[in-house]
Amino acid sequence: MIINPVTTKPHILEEIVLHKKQEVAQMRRELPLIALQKQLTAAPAVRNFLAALQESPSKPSLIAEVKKASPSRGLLRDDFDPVAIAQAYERGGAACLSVLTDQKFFQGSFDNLRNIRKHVALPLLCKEFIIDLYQIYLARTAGADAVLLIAAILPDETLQDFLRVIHELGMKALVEVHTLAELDRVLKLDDIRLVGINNRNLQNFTVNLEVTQNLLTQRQAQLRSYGITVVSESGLYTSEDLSFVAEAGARAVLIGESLVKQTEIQKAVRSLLQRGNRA
Ligand SMILES: O=P(O)(O)OC[C@@H](O)[C@@H](O)c1c[nH]c2ccccc12
Repeated sequence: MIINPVTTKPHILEEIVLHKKQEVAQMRRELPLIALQKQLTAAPAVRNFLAALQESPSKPSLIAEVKKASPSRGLLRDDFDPVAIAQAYERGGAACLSVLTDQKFFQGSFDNLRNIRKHVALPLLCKEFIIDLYQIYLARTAGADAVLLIAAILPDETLQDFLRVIHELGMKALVEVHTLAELDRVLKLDDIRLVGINNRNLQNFTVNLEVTQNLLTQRQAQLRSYGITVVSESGLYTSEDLSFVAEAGARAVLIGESLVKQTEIQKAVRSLLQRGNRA
């Protein structure tokens, strides 16, 4: 077990993955994979998550996250209405949305994903701790257009396997890294289109935008020649933050906390993006 040197607690990712395994086992008992797969034909059509990021007039383009709570910050907003927040993001000019589906640690749900899919036209990322193929099928049946894969919790072979299934279902994979070693593992996989650099260290929850800058500086040439779109994730608050990571080479940003906490979400999105573009 990896022990966090600051809090002497087990690594939060380990705790989440342990719990996730039980969750998936329970879901498989309630609805076997074969039965879930049968629901695929009734799933909403896939929208192109990557094209939406690339074609967005905002630089960087915005993936706005529907996030109620997190292990590091607790509850972010009392009057949390996922559909209303998603619609405000859309009206404000987000290119795509990210919807947290983890219940225990982030107070999210697959119902949120389904409901948002009914009321919003933007492509949706299923923000989940994917450890089992089952969750990928579940994401698609709930209307996801993209799925997060976290390099830190998946071995290379599994990553490659999951990527293949995600693409077969017509979705995109956002593959998340935090270190250069993880990025190098991911660059060796086939069919990598979209990489997320998480600025948050999940051992001590510190956030540093230079994580994006450092990784991009070191692997810019390779990322460019592979045609990979880079998303800078977490800890972004101001238009200066957006300019900083855009200049470092990120085409998109993934923002949760700083937008969810606003009283007027639509306005906050608009002003963040406008100022980001002027800078
Ligand atoms: O709320 P923030 O600091 O803007 O971060 C959003 C997003 O990057 C963060 O929620 C996140 C990044 N990677 C994750 C993996 C799982 C759950 C959540 C995340």
